[in-house]
Amino acid sequence: MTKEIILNAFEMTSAMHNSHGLWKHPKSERHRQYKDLDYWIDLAKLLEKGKFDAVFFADVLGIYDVYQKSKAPSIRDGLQVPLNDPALLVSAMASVTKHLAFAVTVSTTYEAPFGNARRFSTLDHLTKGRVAWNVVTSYLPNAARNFGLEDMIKHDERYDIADEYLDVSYKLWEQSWEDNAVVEDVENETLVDPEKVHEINHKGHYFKVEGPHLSEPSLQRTPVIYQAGTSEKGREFAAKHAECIFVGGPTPQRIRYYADDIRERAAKHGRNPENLKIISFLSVVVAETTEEAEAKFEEYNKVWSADAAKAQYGASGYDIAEYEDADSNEPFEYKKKTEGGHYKAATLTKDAPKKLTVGDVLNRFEAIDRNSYIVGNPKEVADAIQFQFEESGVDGFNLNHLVTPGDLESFVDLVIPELQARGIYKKDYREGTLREKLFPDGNSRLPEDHPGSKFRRK
Ligand SMILES: Cc1cc2nc3c(=O)[nH]c(=O)nc-3n(C[C@H](O)[C@H](O)[C@H](O)COP(=O)(O)O)c2cc1C
Repeated sequence: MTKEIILNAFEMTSAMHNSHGLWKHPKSERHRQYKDLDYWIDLAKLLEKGKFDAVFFADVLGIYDVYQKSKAPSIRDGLQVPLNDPALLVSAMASVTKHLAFAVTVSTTYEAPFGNARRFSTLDHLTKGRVAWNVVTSYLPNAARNFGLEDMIKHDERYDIADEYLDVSYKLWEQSWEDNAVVEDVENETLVDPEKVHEINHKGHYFKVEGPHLSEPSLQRTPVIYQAGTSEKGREFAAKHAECIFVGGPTPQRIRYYADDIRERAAKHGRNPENLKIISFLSVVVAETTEEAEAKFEEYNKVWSADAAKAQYGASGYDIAEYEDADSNEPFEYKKKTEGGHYKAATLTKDAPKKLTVGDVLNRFEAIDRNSYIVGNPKEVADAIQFQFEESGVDGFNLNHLVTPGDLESFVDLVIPELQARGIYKKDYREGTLREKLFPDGNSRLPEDHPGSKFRRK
């Protein structure tokens, strides 16, 4: 059977996400409507019409304030602020869809595992097994200060915490309740058999949790685990725990390098590399004709905000403002180590196809990066997507938006039918939970080779 593209809509419950300055575009609605339930309900219906696998909700717990050592550039342009809690939207969106899944981002650095496990069990029950958890370790210094720390916990230690966090979560989801604990035995006046509900008594380096878990087992028990991390530690974590992994890179070759590396690492953890789905970015501007698509892209470029793009780059821990007075011919190099995310930092150095100068880097922020966009008519866009899919060896994409809902509507109306006609995109959903849809050879629960399954009661 031909491999079919997995497709997620890359979203955030905020005024703006990655489309810097685009709120000024006359067709932008999201910065007004992101706080209305109807906007998200309509989006859920649209995505299910387009047979999207999931809506992927990014999330952060602070404001980007590394650039210019100020929060003002982010706030001024609505860079991921104002921002609401994504988990609270899922029930409403699930109620108008049958198959669309929901990947919700939660940080292992700031939220306690006990409450988080209950949140995901609840969502898994209410959606009938359509949830995933995007596990992040967080990179914003302001988030650390919002949660009572003076400085961020060091990059690598954040992953150590995440590793133990996942063990606690698996104990709550996989071990605490036996499948047949709810007996509803009227004769013996027992709704739940206390012998079948267990404390977990986790006593680790970072967490102490007695249990039992408060929710009874849901269809998937453990939600599908999503993760994105490019650093050594990030890739190691992903290879051990994640089922869907986001890999970015400027060329299909670089993406393939990361994908192969993660699959190799997964094999060393005793996992079947086929049980990992690798997802990369997709950014598209499509219209009926090439000329219309190019004109649309140019219109978008006119309202682009370089300041917001630079502010978002602060996720790396580096302040681009420090380079603004430097000689533009100097090679671009980082002068210190930061505790930010390595993924962003690598885009301008080791992941860049050639060595960049300070001038190249500063220029990059001035406009939408044309190289990372597919712009064209439906056939041209489908050709480029098919090329990326085949060249990079990924299993699917996270579709970025610039102006929503308009860009997503165009994608669903113009591109999806073209991909379906080529046999590289599903015409119908499979039945079952998200895990069953993604891994048709498995079932709703974690596969045997996943580290979470070793916590199951024998
Ligand atoms: C597609 C994608 C989505 C991400 N979503 C989030 C997010 O919602 N919240 C967050 O804090 N980090 C997010 N990240 C960042 C990663 O979780 C991670 O922190 C970052 O890649 C740095 O990790 P590293 O230092 O291991 O490279 C995302 C990254 C990618 C590629």
